[in-house]
Amino acid sequence: MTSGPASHGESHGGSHVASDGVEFTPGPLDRDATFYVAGHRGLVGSAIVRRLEKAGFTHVVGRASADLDLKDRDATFAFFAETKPRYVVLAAAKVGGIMANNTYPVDFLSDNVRIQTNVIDAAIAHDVERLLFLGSSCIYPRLAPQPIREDSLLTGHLEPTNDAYAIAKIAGILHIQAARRQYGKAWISAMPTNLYGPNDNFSPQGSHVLPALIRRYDEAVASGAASVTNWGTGTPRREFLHADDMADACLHLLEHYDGPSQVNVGTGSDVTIREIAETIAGVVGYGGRTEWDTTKPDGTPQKLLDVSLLTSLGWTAQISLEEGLRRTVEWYHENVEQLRG
Ligand SMILES: NC(=O)C1=CN([C@@H]2O[C@H](COP(=O)(O)OP(=O)(O)OC[C@H]3O[C@@H](n4cnc5c(N)ncnc54)[C@H](OP(=O)(O)O)[C@@H]3O)[C@@H](O)[C@H]2O)C=CC1
Ligand SMILES: C[C@H]1O[C@H](OP(=O)(O)OP(=O)(O)OC[C@H]2O[C@@H](n3cnc4c(=O)[nH]c(N)nc43)[C@H](O)[C@@H]2O)[C@@H](O)[C@@H](O)C1=O
Repeated sequence: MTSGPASHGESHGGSHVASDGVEFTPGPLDRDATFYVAGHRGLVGSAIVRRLEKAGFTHVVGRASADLDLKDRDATFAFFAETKPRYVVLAAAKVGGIMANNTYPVDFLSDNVRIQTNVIDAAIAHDVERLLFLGSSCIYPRLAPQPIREDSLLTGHLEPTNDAYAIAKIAGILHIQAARRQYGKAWISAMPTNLYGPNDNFSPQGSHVLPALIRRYDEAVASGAASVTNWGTGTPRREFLHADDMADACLHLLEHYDGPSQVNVGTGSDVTIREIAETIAGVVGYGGRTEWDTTKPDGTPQKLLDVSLLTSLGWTAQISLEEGLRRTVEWYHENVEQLRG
């Protein structure tokens, strides 16, 4: 990771007042404070826990959804009252790929609005100092100019396959901005691009493209299948960021940024789905044919984030797609039995 001096106007050196009037100077977080990672068993949450522990945090707490359902407002408030976290990353959400989003829009809207509303309201009530909310690049209009800048938010129509999830995430961004305005909270939002890595969801119907293709090509190698069939046309372009880079960016933002604008988090480059499929086939050693089921949705044609704000804050991604894929396939091979079980 490169850590150059921050040059973005919102938040560097000395006493700092953000454009919405919130007075807060970002700096190193207290390693001994209680840090709650909501969604700590997931792809992003587990990477954040690894990153925090590596950075020396001694009181990182998490709860599985079976023990604390964040859709339950009373239980969420009771957890905050008992744990009193000083810092929170909100990485708990109902998450899925294009098919899951398109099939279960009620769940993606309702669960996510409830989870984030309960956590943010409880964090207001219990005076959390720093909170980072995670949205998603799908908040931007389907046909936003590429690469997508933060100020493209609410400038056009959403991609219909994930509009319910996107509206929930947009409500989350506004909730953070409102907590800043009404209560002076120095809380921030980050918008990750498509993520991948260990502890991802590898379920064939519910997952995102990258874990789906790792599993599909790997199973095709094992079964000796002559061809595999992927969804859509293969022409959409996506940007992929490893979860460990994402986690590093989250800590970097908490220590270097304060402002009302959400911050895009990505690598700055994208590939076609056809290209990523070829790369994955190569990594797992599949030599058969690839076909495309064009009855399945493509989703948005391109989703490449403009990462100049994040770059100006001194952060760039470090894990190349090749390296990240190699590591993820290795993790998949080590955990595949457990994933199927
Ligand atoms: N994956 C991606 O490509 C992208 C993800 N994001 C965002 O990043 C964040 C993390 O996503 P990711 O790690 O991929 O998702 P995962 O599905 O891997 O993890 C989500 C976590 O949320 C927890 N969770 C879900 N529902 C509840 C609930 N009702 N109560 C308590 N906990 C709950 C789960 O806990 P448990 O395991 O205990 O059930 C799980 O650990 C989300 O906000 C997502 O929108 C943004 C862009 C892309
Ligand atoms: C992170 C992001 O994730 C979702 O949006 P998406 O970017 O479209 O995500 P995806 O990874 O599921 O698909 C990317 C592309 O890949 C193609 N594709 C091919 N074959 C498979 C396949 O087997 N599975 C999947 N899932 N996709 C496939 C697929 O047709 C599409 O063209 C959002 O709902 C939203 O929730 C969100 O924020």
